[in-house]
Amino acid sequence: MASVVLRCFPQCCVMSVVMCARARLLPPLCAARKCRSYASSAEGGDRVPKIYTKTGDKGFSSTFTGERRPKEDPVFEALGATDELSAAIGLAREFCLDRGHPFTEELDKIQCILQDVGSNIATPLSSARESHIKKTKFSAQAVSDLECWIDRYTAELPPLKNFILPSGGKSSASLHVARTACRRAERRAIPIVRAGEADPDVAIFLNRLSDYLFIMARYAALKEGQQETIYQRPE
Ligand SMILES: Nc1ncnc2c1ncn2[C@@H]1O[C@H](COP(=O)(O)OP(=O)(O)OP(=O)(O)O)[C@@H](O)[C@H]1O
Repeated sequence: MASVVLRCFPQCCVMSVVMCARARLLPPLCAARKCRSYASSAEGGDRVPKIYTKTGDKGFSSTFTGERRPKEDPVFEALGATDELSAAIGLAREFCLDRGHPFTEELDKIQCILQDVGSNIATPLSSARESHIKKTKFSAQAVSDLECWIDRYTAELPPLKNFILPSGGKSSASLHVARTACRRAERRAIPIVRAGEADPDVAIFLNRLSDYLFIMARYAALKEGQQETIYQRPE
């Protein structure tokens, strides 16, 4: 578990530890649980906990509030989309690290905040107790941080005069892929927010994050001296 949470914000660590202690695990903790499993087996002593509980085999799973819902429920759709987004950012981060971009620290933080997005989505307000709400509260500070980063990097970019296509080298193109995953996560989160089941700041965060990823794709291309492909109407 440590390898998953150590590079995260403190509140992320606290959240993960708190939730690990619960019978039902939130999506971020799937990975955390795997790490714990591997750690125990490497140490050799403890009985190795199994990664699978088989409780999801009939196509139902649990929210953090303990409700059993079908896996095609909008909550799991949104959780899955958030997970895909974090994975896409993780891959983009690796390409950006290879090119020495310092903004990978921001991608780290964003991946941690996406854990909190998942926690909030996995806790439908209609079945949440006060203790659930307290543990999975989403902070609007994350939105302000994104806006600050967007403004800072935008100031360094040449103004956009044409449509650009996802391009500009591996860092840039992978950030565009993450941007599109972000827009899907936003589309999946919105119905839950609209139903009053998740914090509206979650949808705002995802909306702002796709702007951040667009700007960072352009910024990465600029810093690497890569050409962005401009849209040209076919003759
Ligand atoms: N296919 C899915 N997509 C998105 N989220 C899921 C999916 N399946 C489960 N979840 C969420 O992730 C949490 C952890 O996943 P996990 O794989 O442990 O669930 P499960 O399929 O119900 O159980 P198991 O895999 O042990 O049979 C679940 O409690 C649920 O909130």
